[in-house]
Amino acid sequence: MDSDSDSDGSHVSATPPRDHIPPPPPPPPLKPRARPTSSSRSSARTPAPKPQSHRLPNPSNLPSQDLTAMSIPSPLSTAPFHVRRPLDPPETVATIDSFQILPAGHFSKSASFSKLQRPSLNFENEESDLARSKSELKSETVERDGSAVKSTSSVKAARKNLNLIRANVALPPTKLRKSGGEGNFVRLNMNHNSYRRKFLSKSARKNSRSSGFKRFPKRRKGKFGAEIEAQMEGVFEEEGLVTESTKQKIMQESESRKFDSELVEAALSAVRNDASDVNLVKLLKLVYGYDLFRDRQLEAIRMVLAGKSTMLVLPTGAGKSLCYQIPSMILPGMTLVVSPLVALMIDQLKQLPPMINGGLLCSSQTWQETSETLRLLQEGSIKVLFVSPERFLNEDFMGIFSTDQLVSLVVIDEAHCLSEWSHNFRPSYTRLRASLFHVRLRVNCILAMTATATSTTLDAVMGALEIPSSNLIQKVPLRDNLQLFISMSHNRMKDLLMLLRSSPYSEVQSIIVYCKFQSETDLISRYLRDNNISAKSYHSGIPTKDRARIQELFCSNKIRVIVATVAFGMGLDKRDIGAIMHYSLPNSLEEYVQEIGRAGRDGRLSYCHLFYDDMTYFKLRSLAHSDGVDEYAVDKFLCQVFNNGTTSHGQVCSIMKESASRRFDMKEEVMLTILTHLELGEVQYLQLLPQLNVTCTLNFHQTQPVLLSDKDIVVAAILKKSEARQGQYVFDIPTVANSIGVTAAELTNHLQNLKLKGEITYETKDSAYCYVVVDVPEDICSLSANVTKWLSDIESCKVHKLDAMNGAAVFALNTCERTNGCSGTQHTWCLQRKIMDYFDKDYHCDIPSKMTQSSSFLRADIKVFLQSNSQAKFTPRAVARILHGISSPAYPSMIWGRTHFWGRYMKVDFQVVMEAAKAELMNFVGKDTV
Ligand SMILES: Nc1ncnc2c1ncn2[C@@H]1O[C@H](COP(=O)(O)OP(=O)(O)OP(=O)(O)O)[C@@H](O)[C@H]1O
Repeated sequence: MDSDSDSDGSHVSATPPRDHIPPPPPPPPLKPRARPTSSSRSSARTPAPKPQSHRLPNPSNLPSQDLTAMSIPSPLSTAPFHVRRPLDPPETVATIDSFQILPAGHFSKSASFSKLQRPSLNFENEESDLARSKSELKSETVERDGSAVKSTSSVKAARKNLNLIRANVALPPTKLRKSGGEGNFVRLNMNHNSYRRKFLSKSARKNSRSSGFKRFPKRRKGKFGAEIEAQMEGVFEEEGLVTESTKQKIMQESESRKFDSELVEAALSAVRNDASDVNLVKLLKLVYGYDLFRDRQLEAIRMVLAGKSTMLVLPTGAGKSLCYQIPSMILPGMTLVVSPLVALMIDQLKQLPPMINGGLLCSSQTWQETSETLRLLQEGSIKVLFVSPERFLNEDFMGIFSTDQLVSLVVIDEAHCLSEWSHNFRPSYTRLRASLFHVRLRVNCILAMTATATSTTLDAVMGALEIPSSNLIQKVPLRDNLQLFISMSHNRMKDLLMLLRSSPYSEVQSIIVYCKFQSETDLISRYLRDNNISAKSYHSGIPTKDRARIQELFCSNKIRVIVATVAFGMGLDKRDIGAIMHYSLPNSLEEYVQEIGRAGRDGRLSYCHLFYDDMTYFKLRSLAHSDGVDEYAVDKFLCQVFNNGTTSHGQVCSIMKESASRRFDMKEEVMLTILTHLELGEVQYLQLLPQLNVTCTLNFHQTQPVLLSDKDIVVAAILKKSEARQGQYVFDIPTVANSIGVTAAELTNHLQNLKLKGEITYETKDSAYCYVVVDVPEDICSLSANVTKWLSDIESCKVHKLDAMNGAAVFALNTCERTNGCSGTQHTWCLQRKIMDYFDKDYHCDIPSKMTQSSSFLRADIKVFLQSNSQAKFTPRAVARILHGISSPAYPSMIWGRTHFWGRYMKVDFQVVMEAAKAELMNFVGKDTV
């Protein structure tokens, strides 16, 4: 069977429109998505419904421009994305005890595993770059917030599916044994103790009228549902909820599960003998209930099974996960999935089919939970393990793989994060190089997946992972069931309300409105509620529990509109979101494509409307410069990193994040980017260690400190290197560790042991980047120049991405002749063209930037500003930031926002303002200072 075997007719044009939408003529580009004639395909499927038409938005109701009937010849139609409505997948799940691919003892017990059992595991800050700035404007920031979302969703999921993570707790072990499952879920401490209570003890449950099980969602029967039913049985019995018929049902399902697991086992061995398309489709049907593979899935699976590293670029919701899940069942070893966000990991774990035992290692777990996951790993009962890229910094973790070849496949999810030229560069991803996997994990096959990567990004990713260009599987980044609209707006709030009240949006059940600022989301959702639209805001400033609740309400259709920052949507698999509204311009076409990709995952026609206004563009353009740094600051930072060149090879050093950030006027994530570059750039100057709280305050409780120091060299070193303050000993962990030649992690392990013995108590603070010096640069100045140049290229790239997004929007608004299907505010055709050009050719925006290149009063204003703030020290960038209204660690808006120069030159190009500031500073303080 060919890889395009899903041309089965259940494509967009064949799917019903959203309820009550009156019919427009079916858009032409959707026509090619006809049902296949192949008998093998058609026999497996019920006939798809005929294309239906849709009523178009009422022109009179629209904010700015008319929406008239249109046909939409899609540029994507040459490579259509076929979305079919899946059959109901097996719903309830449980472990399949007969499915044991990794032999017991597959993990050598003598390996460094024992080390990992210690309470000393220092994974604390490992994903701390996932919890960076709180600023809503940075997509990285908000994504990191996403991690908070999962806790509740995971709980909810765990109630349905044993394969899932559960927040804080697992089901009581007795229940697991009873059900025969080995507990292939992973415990995840997301600090929701409220959930823990529900699973405490039998008596506690009995006494608890509010047991979580009572609120167990309606249990839908699935092929593998018996086990969870069986698990629940005990609980329901206790609560008198199990009837005879339920028990019978459970027994029947248990039998059917056994039968199904035997079938799956048989299908797997058939595929292992002969990975033919027919055998793979049989497996697909059995495990997922789907009749056919979607476009490019089979191709990707075949590549992976053949051991070829592959780059897979498919649009959001196209079914990338299946491309590693199926191989993970077939291949002998474990599949390691690297993901940038805990939210995503949890989501992926939740979506694993029941016969794949999944696990997760993340920083929010307690060490007991981490140890439990590692124990399952050791037993060989985890088949797919989700980890963050920071995990590879941890030698204990890496040690697991030092003996056997445990991993068959490495999957890099959101692989674009590897490239600094992507819209979402993660320094920690740069560690993910082919050599790491080949040498340390001894795995040759890497599957890199993304939905949004330009050709430049792809080159960078494939280069780092050594994926040959012939192994690229790619589809256009957009699904063709999305209609794209854009309108100029001078009163976005009113226009939004008007649009939501007009067709087709008035008939859409679930809508996301994306904003840039937290305050906007609160304001707009309140406004919508005041106007009788069920809406809630969602952003990283909302407490985790509340966010999870809001997401739940949205998913269960109890809230119609979510007004959110980019924090919402990561890992969200709500298939029937019918519309996405952009209240603000996205930062890039990648971000736009990602966000509109959350609509119409069920394949039905969905609507995406972008409100354009000039001010937002100017604001975002300013903010694109907020990560930039001067050579001056980089130089000072590098001097600190290498202690003015006095550090020596092997020395463990640390940089306290908060204080350094203020001192160098550099965001924490920028410091991390530089440090990662120093580790993974052309010359390796250092090796990053897991982040750590470095300042320790210690109290002795039993033995006299001096007596204890006689038999404990760590205590002796602490006494020597610490400052005594009111009976407490305050010291710097790396300094003490260096003095006795142990690692900081070893030192904290030792402290933990002393604490367990009751000898001491201690507290740590001051989160810091830690590293070992590998090589000291001979010329820090030229290194600073190189690093600055690299950072400034990244800064320009961000500006370029915003300009490309803006250019596409402005083209649609002002230049599009509204031919080829575009009409009124509907610009599907022209926006698709722009997006495709952008991803294909890394197209440069041909619309001149709106930024002003000069201003007659600029120099004079800078002069006044400097004179009136003569007590402060500025760099040209600091002045330019203030004039652009950009907050920075050393010049926060709380203080500097009060000056009337704040943001005054936002419309003048940042570089122009910086040059002017440089010239004025030279006049003002003399050449030496700048
Ligand atoms: N062959 C198939 N037939 C029908 N449905 C499928 C098929 N493959 C995957 N799906 C379903 O499509 C949905 C989206 O899949 P998945 O989450 O893997 O998409 P994705 O490409 O990873 O999207 P994103 O980039 O947004 O994470 C899931 O519900 C999945 O079960």
